[in-house]
Amino acid sequence: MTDEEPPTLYEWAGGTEAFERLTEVFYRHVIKDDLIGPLFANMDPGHAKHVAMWLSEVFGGPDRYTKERGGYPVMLRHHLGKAITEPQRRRWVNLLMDAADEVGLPDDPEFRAAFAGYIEWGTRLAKDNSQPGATPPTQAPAPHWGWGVAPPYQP
Ligand code: HEM
Repeated sequence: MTDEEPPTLYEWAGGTEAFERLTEVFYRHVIKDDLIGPLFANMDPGHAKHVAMWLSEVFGGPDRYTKERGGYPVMLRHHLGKAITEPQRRRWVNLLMDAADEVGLPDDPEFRAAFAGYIEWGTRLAKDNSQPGATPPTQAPAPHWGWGVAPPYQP
């Protein structure tokens, strides 16, 4: 596989099914959480699936969030006015990483570093765009995350 393209993070993770398993378990914990649960009290029943769709697209899977749910600007607008605090952002990250372990997402250093890189970036943008007066872009392509400086390890 030396002269082939490396798999996408989406493929490495296990595809749509893996991201759906991840978000289903994650939001089950989120709604019970004392710090961030209340933010999700009126969550759309399709929320977990929509976030799985978004993550799949970011990590190199099909662009379904863009085609079916309005893409990046709409995703950002979901956070408008929520005034997410840093402790709430960090709890979201911690619960997602716990869920990644619980559902058995690949735990090799390269995958987890890339995965965490996007989650760190994305949660900070969600927080920033949730503050009073935030003006998220009205047009922007979905970001695409790759392996960065540590491509998949080949023994
Ligand atoms: C990488 C980070 C994040 C991603 C990818 C993400 C993704 C999304 C997406 C795709 C939606 C819209 C779902 C739909 O289309 O139905 C959404 C909504 C929402 N997000 Fe995030 N989010 C992130 C971070 C956060 C954080 C840190 C918080 C708060 C701690 C948060 C709170 C919410 C809330 C409250 C909604 C609206 C839920 C509802 O009432 O339906 N998000 N998010």
